[in-house]
Amino acid sequence: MPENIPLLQTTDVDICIGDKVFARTLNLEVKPGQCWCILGRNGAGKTTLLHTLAGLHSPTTGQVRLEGNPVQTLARKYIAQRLGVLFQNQEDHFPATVMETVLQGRHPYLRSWQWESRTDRDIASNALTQVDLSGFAERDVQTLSGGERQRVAIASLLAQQPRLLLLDEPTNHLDLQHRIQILERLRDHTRKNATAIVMVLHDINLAARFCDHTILMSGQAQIRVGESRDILRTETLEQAFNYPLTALQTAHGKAWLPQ
Ligand SMILES: Nc1ncnc2c1ncn2[C@@H]1O[C@H](COP(=O)(O)OP(=O)(O)OP(=O)(O)O)[C@@H](O)[C@H]1O
Repeated sequence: MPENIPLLQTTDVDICIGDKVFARTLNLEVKPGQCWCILGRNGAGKTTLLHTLAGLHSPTTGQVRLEGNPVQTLARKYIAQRLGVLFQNQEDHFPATVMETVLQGRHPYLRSWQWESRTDRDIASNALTQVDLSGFAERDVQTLSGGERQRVAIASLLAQQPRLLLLDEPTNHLDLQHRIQILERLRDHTRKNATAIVMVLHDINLAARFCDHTILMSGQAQIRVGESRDILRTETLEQAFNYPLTALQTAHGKAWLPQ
C-alpha cells in the first residue's frame, strides 16, 4: 500500500437514521501510527459512526474508504485481513476455549477447511500474553469474568493482525490497571507497526492520555474533528457534555474532574 494513502478516509459523509441526523459532511483521514477516539454524549451516534466506518452501516451520502477503496465494494475476507472490529458486548452461545476463540482472529488468513497452523497458535498465544491472560488458553469462555472476556476479545483482534482497529468501548469491564495497560499496549503496537486505532471511549482522561486525534460528538450532528490537543479543551468539553469540569495538570498532561 502506498504510504500516502490513509488507512481510513471519509468524504462528505452524512449519517442519518430515520429523522435523526448524526453526521453532516464528515471528512476525516486516519493515517498509520495514529490513535483516534470518538467521545460524546449518550445517543450522540458514536457506535453508529463506528459501524459506518466499518462498512456495517451505509452512510446516507458520501463515502468511506479503507486503504483507498470504497468499503462497501470490498469482499468481507479482504476487509477482515485489514480491519478488526470490537463490538460493545461479547456473547457466547456455545462453549469454546479461550484459545479457540482467539484463533478465530486467524480465520481471514485460512482457506476453507484449513486448520490453524503452529504459527497461528503462536500468534494467538502471544496475543493472550499481551492482554495478561497467558494461563487461560484452555478455559471455557463462558466461565470468564466480564473483564477477562473483554480481554479475550481484544486478544482475538490482535491475533487478526489488521492494519486498522475500530473498537467500541474497549475499556468496558476492565479494572483500572488493565484499562491503562491495554490502552498503552494498543497505542505502542499502533506506533511500532504503523497501524491505526479508532475507538469509542467515555473517559475523557483516557482519551487525552492515549489518543492523538479526537472526534467529539455533541449530538444533532455537531461534531468536532482534529488533533486532541485542539479539541480537548475545558470549555469545549463542558459544552459537549453539558457539565462543568475542573481542569488539572498531571504527569500525563491535562485531566478533568466533574464538578
Ligand atoms: N436502527 C436504529 N433504529 C432507530 N434508532 C436507532 C438505531 N440505531 C441507533 N438508533 C438510535 O440512534 C441513537 C444513537 O445510537 P448510538 O448507539 O450510535 O449512540 P452512542 O453515541 O453510541 O450512545 P451510547 O453512549 O449510549 O453508547 C440512539 O438514540 C439510538 O437509540
